[in-house]
Amino acid sequence: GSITAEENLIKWVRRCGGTIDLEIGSVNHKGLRGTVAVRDMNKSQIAVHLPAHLAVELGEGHVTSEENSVKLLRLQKQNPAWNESMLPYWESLPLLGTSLTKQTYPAEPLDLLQDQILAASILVHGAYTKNVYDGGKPALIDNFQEEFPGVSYQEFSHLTSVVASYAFLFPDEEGVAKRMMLPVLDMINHADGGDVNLEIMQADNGDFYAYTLRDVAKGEELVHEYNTGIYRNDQSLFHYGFIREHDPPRLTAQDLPAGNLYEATGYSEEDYEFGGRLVSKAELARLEAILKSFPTTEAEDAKLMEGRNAAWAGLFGGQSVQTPLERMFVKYRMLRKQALAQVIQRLKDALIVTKEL
Ligand SMILES: C[S@@+](CC[C@H](N)C(=O)[O-])C[C@H]1O[C@@H](n2cnc3c(N)ncnc32)[C@H](O)[C@@H]1O
Repeated sequence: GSITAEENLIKWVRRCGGTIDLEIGSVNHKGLRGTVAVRDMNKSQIAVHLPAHLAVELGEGHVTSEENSVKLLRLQKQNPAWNESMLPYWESLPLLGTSLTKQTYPAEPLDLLQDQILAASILVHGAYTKNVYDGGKPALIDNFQEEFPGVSYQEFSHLTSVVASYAFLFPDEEGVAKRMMLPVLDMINHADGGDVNLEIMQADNGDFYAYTLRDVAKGEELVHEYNTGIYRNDQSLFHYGFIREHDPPRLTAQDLPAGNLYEATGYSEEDYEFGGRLVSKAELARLEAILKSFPTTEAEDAKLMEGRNAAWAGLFGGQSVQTPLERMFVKYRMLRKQALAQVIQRLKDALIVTKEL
């Protein structure tokens, strides 16, 4: 009979001495792959034990994903036996063309974001990845085609995207942050706040463990917090290729003062509540100006997403909203507008209390 890549991955890790107490499968109606508890679990139980020798060690924390991607290709080329032994892992990773992040988004649908900062940042990043491939960073790789004949730009940017969105960051024995790829553990999706039910740690002997932070019911998705720089939708879309519907809605990082795509901002929605640091008429004017600057309203976006009336697409410059990526981009701007509208209302309420409005 045929065995899926996920089943093969789990079998292989077990053969290599690991323990796996979860299932890899679809976790939502869109078919997102993730991990699920196979039985009721108590707090502090181990869901995955991954032996240290199955980790793929990449560069230090500051090293770019492009450089790590070149490093991985070199490791594979220099150690054919190891490369062969890791096949079940490589086969569990996303297929070419299915990892969409800042390195791999196509340029054409970026207008749908209605976000020039985010769109420009993606284009700039894509250009950097291409530059590395074309030999523009000789210290990193001098002649890509010569060193890796047959590895196309599409394959290189894909590998870079996967390395960027699948690798973990752990301090080594000297406390230096090291990036590594961890089979099975990288099948676990991201969550934050009260939704997190798993933590991943490295033991003193170098092995990796995923353990529950609270009781988990059989069938529940297992999730852990990736890093602090993807709390907001512009950040997670840029780095990891997903957006989330938060309750309550969250502003994008760039809509908060001094917010950016790369780090957590010092401000939050709470700063717009009565007594908060951002309660001012100037902030109200700034947020209202952002909301007014979009070419469409959220209600118009919703109609476009319904897609029942094909004429709607034509009204907005003939852009189609068909593919999952196009729909995610429109959903992104809708969630951004929702959050702005809600925060503006909250800020107005606060200004009424302080009699500034
Ligand atoms: C480390 S992988 C996790 C496993 C991945 N879902 C898979 O099937 O291989 C990271 C990628 O998973 C997806 N992902 C992780 N957390 C997510 C979430 N909360 N919502 C939607 N997609 C998520 C994104 O595509 C992200 O780039």
